[in-house]
Amino acid sequence: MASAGKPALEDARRTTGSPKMKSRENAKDTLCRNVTIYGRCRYEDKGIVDPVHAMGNVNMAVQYRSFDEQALTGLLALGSKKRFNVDSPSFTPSLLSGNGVAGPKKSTAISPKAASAAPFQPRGASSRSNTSTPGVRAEAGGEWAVADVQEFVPQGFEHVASLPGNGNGAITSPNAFDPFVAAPSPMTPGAVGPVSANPYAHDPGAMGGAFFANQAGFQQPVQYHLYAPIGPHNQNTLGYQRNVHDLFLPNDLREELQKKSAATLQTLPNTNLPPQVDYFHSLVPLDLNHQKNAATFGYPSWIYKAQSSKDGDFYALRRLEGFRLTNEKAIRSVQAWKRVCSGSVVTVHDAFTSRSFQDSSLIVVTDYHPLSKTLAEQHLSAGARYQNRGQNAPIPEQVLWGYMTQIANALKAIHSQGLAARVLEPGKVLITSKNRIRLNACAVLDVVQFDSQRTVDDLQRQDLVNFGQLIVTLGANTPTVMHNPTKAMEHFTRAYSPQMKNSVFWLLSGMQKDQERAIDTFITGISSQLMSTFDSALHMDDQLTFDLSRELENGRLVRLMAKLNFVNERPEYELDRQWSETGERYFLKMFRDFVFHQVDAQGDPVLDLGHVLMSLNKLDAGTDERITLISRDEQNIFIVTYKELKKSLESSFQALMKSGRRMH
Ligand SMILES: Nc1ncnc2c1ncn2[C@@H]1O[C@H](COP(=O)(O)OP(=O)(O)OP(=O)(O)O)[C@@H](O)[C@H]1O
Repeated sequence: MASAGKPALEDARRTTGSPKMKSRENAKDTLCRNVTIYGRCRYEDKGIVDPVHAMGNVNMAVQYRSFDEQALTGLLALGSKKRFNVDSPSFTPSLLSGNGVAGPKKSTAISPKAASAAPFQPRGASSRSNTSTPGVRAEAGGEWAVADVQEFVPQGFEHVASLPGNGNGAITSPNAFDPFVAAPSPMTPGAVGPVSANPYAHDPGAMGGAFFANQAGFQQPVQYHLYAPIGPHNQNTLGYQRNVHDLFLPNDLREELQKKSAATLQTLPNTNLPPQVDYFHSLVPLDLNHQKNAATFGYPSWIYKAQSSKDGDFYALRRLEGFRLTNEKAIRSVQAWKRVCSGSVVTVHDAFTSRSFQDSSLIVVTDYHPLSKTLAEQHLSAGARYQNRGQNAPIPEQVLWGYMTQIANALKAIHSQGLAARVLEPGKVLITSKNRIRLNACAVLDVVQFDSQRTVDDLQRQDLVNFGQLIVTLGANTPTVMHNPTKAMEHFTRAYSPQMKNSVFWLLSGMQKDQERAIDTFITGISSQLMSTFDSALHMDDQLTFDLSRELENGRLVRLMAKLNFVNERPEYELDRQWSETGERYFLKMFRDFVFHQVDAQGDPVLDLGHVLMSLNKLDAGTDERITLISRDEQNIFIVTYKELKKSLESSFQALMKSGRRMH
């Protein structure tokens, strides 16, 4: 628990008297330039409210470290009765040295009265001389020392010896660096003296050591508040500028994910569907039409989204209406499908018979992919043609190659498990996101046609033929194309390259025994196309990693905000001085106001997300920058660093955790 704060703190900061206007101006101007002033004070300097300024500061957190102490003193002496005025003559701050630290020359424009006011320095800072802000006088007046919180210093890098290398001119070994020769272990006699490794390297003992051979030990905590933008970059902004959009997921991706989660959570309160089917409940039908269609499986099939009461997850239940199980082994054949692990197949989880629908039904449980469409819905439906303005525009060849690659990938996974897909048609292939497809309804025919006499080899060859027909159907853009194969192929040949046509011909001849026809042979034949699909997948992967990195910092800030709110204004501790308005948590509360309850010169709320992010990031990083916190009644002013705020927040939170544990 932190040491008790002194209630006299605010007395020390209470403003006294009304100094001359000139010193007020000076103090205001200097502070505006050198210290970031926010808080519940009504600051007239509009520039500070500027979101661009605030967002720019996210990356320049430490730049505002210096400030003119006399100006602060002036501010302390300002009193709350009179406010800054935009019409005040501008003030020239004291000279700053190149690195932004205040130079020896002080402003002479501060009134002697203001200058003689005691500068405020929290006591905690004096006892931490090694971490205190440069240029700040230690002073014994304030007494709100908080429990020292261990700072983060990466461990375990001290004894990493450098490896022979040629990185960055740090060659200390006479031997030339050869990347193919195994590096000696850190403690081998050939290794040079201890150096610190790249703290960001996955393996500090590996190559990274050589590149940092001559650097001093790594001391800096990781600067979490400094956003490290990953490209592609916006050309219209300067290097330090950030858009609020840069810090969150792109809108279209966010929208897509949110729609998917809404679809997943959708329920239908008043349906005729059974409330429970085995261990599933909350059924929602996914079929788009109510027509019974037994063409694919020999039984009308329906599909529902349902929630499992075993694990709470959502699944798709395919129901075959009127199916009667005659052979126990038939339903056990689904077990083999659980071993098929492919990103191009909808995973099968279970199968059982059920009487919940007042009949005898087969239920096959698969993964649920919210808002997915079938290839037929996407490309062959009337709606799809309407989108193409009534024209039969062929699917772009690159997209079709992408489909072929993914189906080949699925068939490889299925065939290598000694199984066959058996159902390969546009209505049974799901598009789960842009150009991303998965074979659906596998395993169903294995149960329904368990007694079929066809061998697996035969069924796998049939898969190749079905695959070819599927591509021709999609390429010709009409579901009935296979009724007239010659015309279909003519159409296909006109629209696509010879390589595509030859690949499809090869597939359509799958049943011929003239040569080895297996999915592996096909995959070898289209290897150049595999590379291009693979490259697209890598680009997609890069894009998603980039999008993910934008959200990374936001999760951290939510945790920080949660912490701040856990600590602030706890009613049960009202009588406890440490938590009260006069204790050490007081300035955390003021900081909350500073972050969220800004008002402008007219007293209107300032809703500046840039300021919120910037302040929270600086708090998280515990920078040495000082801010001025002003109480709601404008009677008290604190000048604190983010570092002190961070320590106070940490110790307060630790205290909460301790008392929480006592209670449980
Ligand atoms: N696993 C699943 N996850 C999410 N949605 C699915 C899943 N399986 C199917 N669907 C959706 O359910 C709808 C119906 O699928 P189904 O496989 O029955 O196709 P269909 O075109 O209706 O075929 P049929 O005419 O044979 O019933 C489609 O819109 C499909 O996108």
